[in-house]
Amino acid sequence: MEKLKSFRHLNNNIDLILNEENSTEILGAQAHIWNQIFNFINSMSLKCAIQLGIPDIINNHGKPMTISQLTLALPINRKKSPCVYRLMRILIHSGFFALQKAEVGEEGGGEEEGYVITDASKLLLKDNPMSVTPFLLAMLDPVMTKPWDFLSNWFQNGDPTPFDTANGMAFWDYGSHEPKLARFFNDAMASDARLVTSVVIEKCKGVFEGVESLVDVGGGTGTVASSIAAAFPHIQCTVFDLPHVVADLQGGNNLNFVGGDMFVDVPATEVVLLKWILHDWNDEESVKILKKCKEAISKSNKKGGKVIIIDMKVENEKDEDDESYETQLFFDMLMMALVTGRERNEKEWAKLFKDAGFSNYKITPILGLRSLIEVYP
Ligand SMILES: C[S@@+](CC[C@H](N)C(=O)[O-])C[C@H]1O[C@@H](n2cnc3c(N)ncnc32)[C@H](O)[C@@H]1O
Repeated sequence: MEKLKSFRHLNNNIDLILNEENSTEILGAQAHIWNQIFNFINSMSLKCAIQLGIPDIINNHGKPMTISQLTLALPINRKKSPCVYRLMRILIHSGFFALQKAEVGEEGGGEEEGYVITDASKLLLKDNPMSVTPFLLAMLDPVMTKPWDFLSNWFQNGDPTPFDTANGMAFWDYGSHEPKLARFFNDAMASDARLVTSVVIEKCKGVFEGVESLVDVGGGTGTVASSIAAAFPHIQCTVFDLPHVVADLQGGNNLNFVGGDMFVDVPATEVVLLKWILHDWNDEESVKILKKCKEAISKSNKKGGKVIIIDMKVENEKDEDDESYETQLFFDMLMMALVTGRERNEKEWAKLFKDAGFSNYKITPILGLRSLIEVYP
């Protein structure tokens, strides 16, 4: 009887909210929610394609690859063959593959459609020095996705980050406990560094003109600094990072590695590079890092020193196309889930520079979603 009552009550409520006029809106709202619920299927399908080596297999085929050719070339259980077409269909929809006419020969029956790679999947090929594959594998590793399950717990507890809640320690400490993740992460940073450095050296040579010394603070395994050292032999380059990151790394002519903590001291230098550093830290921590960089510049006793930052400048929603703005918001949420950082708009950047005692800055938006920001003492 009670059950019947509550069912009637529910039905009455539905009658109240669903009528002829608003049913289209309500069904549209339901479709929108479904789309948002299943957003993760795009990333997980892409991860699966990378793990099966699909972009490389199609690229190595050298011409449009039919579904039967692809299925045969894949390292899969044959019973799963009919599912390959479904995986490829969603990856075509998300822009990673396209279909073109393929010649399949007499016995194949003439002409059929075959898969080809796109600009996006070119950037996922194993041998592409700028491959985004290490970044994808690092970001979609279960250790990195687990914190998302703890986001609401974290809002209610006293932990510094959802990563701490999920994994029991801070993100920066995890690397020294889990070498596999540290390797994934460092490879991810290195492949991004190759892409960014080639653009900076190509489009912003002037930034390094007349510079004699540069310290890449949080420079990881040295990909950026070694490219700068090679392109500008007159610059003495130092990679400064946590001791366990630089422990086994060897320098060269105008490149050396120094272990330390940027919150304690940064080696004396004319120019400090901070690529993908300040977005890892909250405002208070970022001001501390910037103050240490300013001290390092004044210790060098050279005029014209500066900090070069490579990071995002979040745009106003109305200025940006939908996907770019959404990606910047994804990065901001990522910084909240993994570390104590955030992505910043111009006003927020300007406040950081002022609070750290810098006098001026210049933003050059040459790096897609990121910018090159020069900050002057
Ligand atoms: C997001 S990664 C960026 C790496 C590199 N700059 C790049 O963009 O390829 C951040 C780097 O900061 C380093 N790091 C974290 N805490 C640090 C500290 N207290 N002192 C020096 N480096 C630190 C990490 O080890 C890591 O290499």
